[in-house]
Amino acid sequence: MNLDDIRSDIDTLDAQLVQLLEARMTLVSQVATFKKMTGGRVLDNSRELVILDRVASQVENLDYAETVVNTFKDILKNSRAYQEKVLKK
Ligand SMILES: O=C(O)C(=O)C[C@]1(C(=O)O)C=C[C@@H](O)C=C1
Repeated sequence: MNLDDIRSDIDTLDAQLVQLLEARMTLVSQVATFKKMTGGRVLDNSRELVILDRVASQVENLDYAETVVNTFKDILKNSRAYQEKVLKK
């Protein structure tokens, strides 16, 4: 495989990730609506610990574990930022 081939595979995976992240955000949006109606707080530390522990246990290649978990920390951070905006509206 040359560099262009590898990048083409990355582009294909990125397109799948975009779809999955969009689907996740649709669910996060539902959570935000629920919290707005019930007065719940956006941050749920215990839920985030469960997610991050599960993600860490699901990574098969331990060399990638830290990177993947950090990526999910970013996903959660951005999920919270999105929800805070929704709750302020
Ligand atoms: O499950 C929730 O309560 C959410 O708000 C969703 C979510 C997530 O993106 O998974 C985001 C923020 C919380 O701290 C925990 C989890």
